[in-house]
Amino acid sequence: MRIALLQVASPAEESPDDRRTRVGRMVAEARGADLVVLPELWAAGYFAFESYEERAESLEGPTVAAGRRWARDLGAHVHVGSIVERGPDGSLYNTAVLVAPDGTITHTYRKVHVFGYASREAELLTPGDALEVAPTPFGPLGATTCYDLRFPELWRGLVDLGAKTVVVPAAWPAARREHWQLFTTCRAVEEQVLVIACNAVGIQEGGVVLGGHSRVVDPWGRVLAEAGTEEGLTFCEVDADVVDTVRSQFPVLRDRRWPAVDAPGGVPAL
Ligand SMILES: NC(=O)CCC(=O)C(=O)O
Repeated sequence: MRIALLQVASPAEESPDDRRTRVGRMVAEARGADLVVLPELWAAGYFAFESYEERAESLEGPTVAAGRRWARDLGAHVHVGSIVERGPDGSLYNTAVLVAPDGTITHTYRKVHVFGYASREAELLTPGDALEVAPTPFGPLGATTCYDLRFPELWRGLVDLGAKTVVVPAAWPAARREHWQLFTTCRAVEEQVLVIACNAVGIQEGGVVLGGHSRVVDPWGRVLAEAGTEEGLTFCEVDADVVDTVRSQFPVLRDRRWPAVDAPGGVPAL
């Protein structure tokens, strides 16, 4: 399967409408990919905290609508990255969305670990409280968003639900690039999943520099593709069977012993 990671810059002076139009032109260059992945809150701008309220949208809003159009045009899955979602009760969430080639939404995930270090995300957004795994041509697929990379128990929760591929939209600053590279590799090896991690680039509000280096890491820890710090597409060819192959040749997940296998809430059978 062919994956396209699209690193997006979200400069403060560009409106979300102009950004969607510009990004749409880059998405069109991904023709031939089976899955196109975008970063976290690229349309609103992750660090545009003052604008979250105004730029919040529902799953019927302009960013997901654009993703649905792009998916149909390309005949590919499009992971729209995440949006500032306004929920039915008015609460705001950081919600990741996957769209199938026919334009239907097949997976959503509300970021559980909202970020509060040099960030107003934790003050402005409500944390999600649910994990879901959806069947896809890339295997059972889940998502975690950016800061969630630091919380392995969330990832183990996805594995327990059957995930074999995990998409990670991110707005991870360049200041902690080493952590980004370490955690994306570590989660892939530890959870024996294919990690498809798409980061933002450029300079956002407050002069924060986003780190890029979007990457695809297989469950053996091989980095199949890694972008630089420029805006644009990075392509990667992935063997669809790689997760099953690694899990059967090196069956670490089968050897789990904690919580105790026969205890309530103990290790589920995989
Ligand atoms: N957007 C984020 O969640 C940023 C997370 C981050 O910078 C970090 O964990 O470090």
